[in-house]
Amino acid sequence: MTEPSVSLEALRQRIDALDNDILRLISERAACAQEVAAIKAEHEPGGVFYRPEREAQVLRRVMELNHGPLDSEEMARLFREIMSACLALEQPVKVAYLGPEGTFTQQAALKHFGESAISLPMAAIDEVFREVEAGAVNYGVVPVENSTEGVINHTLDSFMDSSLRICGEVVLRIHHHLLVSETTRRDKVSRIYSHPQSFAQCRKWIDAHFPQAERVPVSSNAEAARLVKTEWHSAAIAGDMAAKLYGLARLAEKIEDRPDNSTRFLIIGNQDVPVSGEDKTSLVVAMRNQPGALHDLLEPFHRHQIDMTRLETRPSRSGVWNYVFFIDFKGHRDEPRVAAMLEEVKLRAADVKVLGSYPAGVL
Ligand SMILES: O=C(O)C(=O)C[C@]1(C(=O)O)C=C[C@@H](O)C=C1
Repeated sequence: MTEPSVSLEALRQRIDALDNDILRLISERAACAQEVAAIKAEHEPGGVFYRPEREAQVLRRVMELNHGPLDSEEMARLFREIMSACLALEQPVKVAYLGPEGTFTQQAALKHFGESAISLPMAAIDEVFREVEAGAVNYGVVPVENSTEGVINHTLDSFMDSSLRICGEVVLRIHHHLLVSETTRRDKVSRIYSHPQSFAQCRKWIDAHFPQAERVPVSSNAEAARLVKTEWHSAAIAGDMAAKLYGLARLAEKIEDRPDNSTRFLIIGNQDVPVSGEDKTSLVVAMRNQPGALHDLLEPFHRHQIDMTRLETRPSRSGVWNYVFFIDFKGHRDEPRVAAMLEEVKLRAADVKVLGSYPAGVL
């Protein structure tokens, strides 16, 4: 065997020296964040410490500057945690999410706010809204649409009665696994628990591999995982967080029918977020029930060349207008082009509510 040109010992000494630098620099960065917090507290009474637009800019810059060998997403995740710790030093952030523990929504909350945020599970989407409205937590995280199954109506409906604004979005690739406990008789699985959305996302796989199994819908994937702990003939369809939380093994991995299966979550809060450079805006629009109403609504988007990313129709709950439209588009309400378009839409619509302009998801 030939001797390596640099010895293991020498490389470890270099790593130690680099770690000293990293440690010093992270501490300096944290001290800077503390100074930022002091300025916010002094100049902005009731100061808002969490700044989604700035965080998005920091992460985008890191991804742009990165030249490897770590890939850009990995690098951004590291910086995500550094910022999360810096923000916690300024003011610990409390986040309510659609629980229970172990759901994909908890995973989304972690991905967006990092490990230093305090996250609290809620039993239902409207409870997440209520907790933020009551000021018991600073932000909320709720699912809004899935690439396979479409929109989550509960979330859209909650926005109709709420004054909360959207402060951010996070997109999560959703991987489902068939999970069993150590006591499960793997050859005798006769019942599968999961959330109805997850059953829908894995339908073909279950039909092919467990056509005879009883499919029992439950309120969340995490609840499915919890039930499996005590039943020797049952399995659950859930994700990594639930598997880890309940110590379950994967009988089959990534069983979702579509490999690009992903869910989009929204961050809800009480603040208007400034321009980050790559933003989205969400609206609810009520139109008068007359011929050509939808065309009238869409025309200004087309003329101002605004890129609509989603259009959903929901029955109005007020009874005054028959339908309302939920619209997402690229751009920020403070950009002149977007502001001009919004003014025109307001003239044509019976009612327009801007739910928020916020940074497009980075990670
Ligand atoms: O720039 C700020 O306003 C900060 O508070 C600093 C910082 C960061 O660590 O970079 C921390 C929290 C904010 O959400 C945004 C950025």
